Amino acid sequence: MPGKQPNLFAFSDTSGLAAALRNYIVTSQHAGLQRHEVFKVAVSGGSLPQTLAQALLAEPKSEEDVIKFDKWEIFFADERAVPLDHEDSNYALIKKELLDKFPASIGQPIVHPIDVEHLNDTQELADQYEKKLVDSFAKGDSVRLPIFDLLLLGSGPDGHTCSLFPGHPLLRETDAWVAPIEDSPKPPPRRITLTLPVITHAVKIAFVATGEGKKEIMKEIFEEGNGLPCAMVNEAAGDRVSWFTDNAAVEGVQFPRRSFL
Ligand SMILES: O=C1O[C@H](COP(=O)(O)O)[C@@H](O)[C@H](O)[C@H]1O
Repeated sequence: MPGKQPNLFAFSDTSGLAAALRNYIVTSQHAGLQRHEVFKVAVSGGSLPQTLAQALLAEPKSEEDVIKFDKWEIFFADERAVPLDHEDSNYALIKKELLDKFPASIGQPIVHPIDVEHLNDTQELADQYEKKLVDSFAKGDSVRLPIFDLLLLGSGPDGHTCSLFPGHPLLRETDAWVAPIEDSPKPPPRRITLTLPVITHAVKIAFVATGEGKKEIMKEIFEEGNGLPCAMVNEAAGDRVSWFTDNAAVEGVQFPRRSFL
């Protein structure tokens, strides 16, 4: 892997992982608030929200460690073209696992779900979501790409991330910020996703991958790359990428681990 390498952190259990992830998110939150008084983050669905909840719902250890949720703007790294209360909705998942569990007293984030008016037309669904990004990131100026403070992503057992799947033509998208997909190999087939240029332009990118089921693909991502979407993010964003894994997910993976300080 040429250039600066991604950071690979491996923990013996999910509680160690969650504590480190919280620390990383809080540092990223401080940086975002210093930059523009708001913390702009995009989240994935899948197995991530549960670990994320474990990280964020823990009691702060100090004033520095407080999650300033009322300063967060939350977008979706990808979303399925289903109603917001559907069992396949990433919004519903994040709501159930995280948003509903955060005490209202500490303030609520601004959350940007998809516009369900356009569920029948995934191109329009993606365009409308892109418009939300333009409104939030460009504010009337012309910007080439939005710059998220942090992306919180998962990796599928096939090496997909967001709704960017191995070998799919969407991996070559260079213009759109948000793109539709009608043939996702993982159900449901109709979705929208942030595109690679947006993902790799973020200030920080964190992947969370846990469990033995991810071991084979982690080996491929870190040792061969093979054009897998996760490997493409590693290659393009280098040390702006951090992987939070458990030992089971990276057993036998030939790539230097870093210790989380
Ligand atoms: O379909 C999706 O899958 C990925 C990975 O999910 P995981 O359960 O293997 O962690 C997820 O990151 C993405 O948001 C979701 O739509």
